[in-house]
Amino acid sequence: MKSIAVLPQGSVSHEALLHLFDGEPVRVVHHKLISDVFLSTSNGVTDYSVIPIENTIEGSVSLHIDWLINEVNLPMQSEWIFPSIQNLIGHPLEFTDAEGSRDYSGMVKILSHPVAMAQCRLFIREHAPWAELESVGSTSEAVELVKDNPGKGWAAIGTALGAATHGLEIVDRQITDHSNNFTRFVLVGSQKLELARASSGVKTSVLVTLPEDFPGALHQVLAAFAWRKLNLSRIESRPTKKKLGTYYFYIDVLEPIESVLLPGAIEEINALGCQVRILGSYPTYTYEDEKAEVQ
Ligand SMILES: O=C(O)C(=O)Cc1ccccc1
Repeated sequence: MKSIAVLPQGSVSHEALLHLFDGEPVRVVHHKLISDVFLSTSNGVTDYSVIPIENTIEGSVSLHIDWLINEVNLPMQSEWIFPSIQNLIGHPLEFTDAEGSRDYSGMVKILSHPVAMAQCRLFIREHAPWAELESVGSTSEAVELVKDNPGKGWAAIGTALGAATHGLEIVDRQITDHSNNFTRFVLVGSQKLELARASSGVKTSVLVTLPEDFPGALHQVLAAFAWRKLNLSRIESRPTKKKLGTYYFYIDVLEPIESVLLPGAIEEINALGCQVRILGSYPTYTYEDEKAEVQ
């Protein structure tokens, strides 16, 4: 049975994992910190890790992309999109007044993962602008901390599964500022992954390092894809962390690595004096109905 490392029970990542495997039996290993999720697979304890890498509202989760680039060598084996539905979670009746209406006046602290917190900025500003905001390793860790601290005016932003896991109440449902809030997840690990479900295509992610003092280098890299009509869905620069002002370019190409033209493009980019690292060539699964109203 495949073993999969992921953030704690009831996190968005955990919900996303359950969605990807869709009832297929897997052994799930939870870790509190994303660094331990990465290391579990990197050290051979688990077969794969679930990593959120991009969100509709927050954009790239830079810390996670940097881990993929700099700290581990784990190929991407699959990518899928999953909606993040965030809720305000607390102890029953802690944010209810004598008439039974919601009352946020005693909400002194809101805990969550920074990406989830960022998805609910307008809600917080409107309902509890005075609350202290505390970032923790996952939405489910936030729910657990609230569970362990009753009567202090603490609330968490997290999933319905997180609230159920820790026996807390959903004080306000679906509080994300925008309803079309999706997160892109990748499954990383050294073994190829075969899933029964149909994919919506294959992508290849490459990391290109430009040579220094080469005017127009990025233009030439992009030209190598462009004249072959290779479609790019993403290009993003990340600092190399070796020297100020030097960057990697993380590029997603909408073709499998074994397609006719992609190897030639990579050869051409290498010939320019760039370093190219293939981060993975993997199927991508779209949420059945990305436009569906999230409940
Ligand atoms: O904190 C979690 O539950 C996570 O899985 C990380 C996260 C947070 C918000 C959106 C997507 C992933």
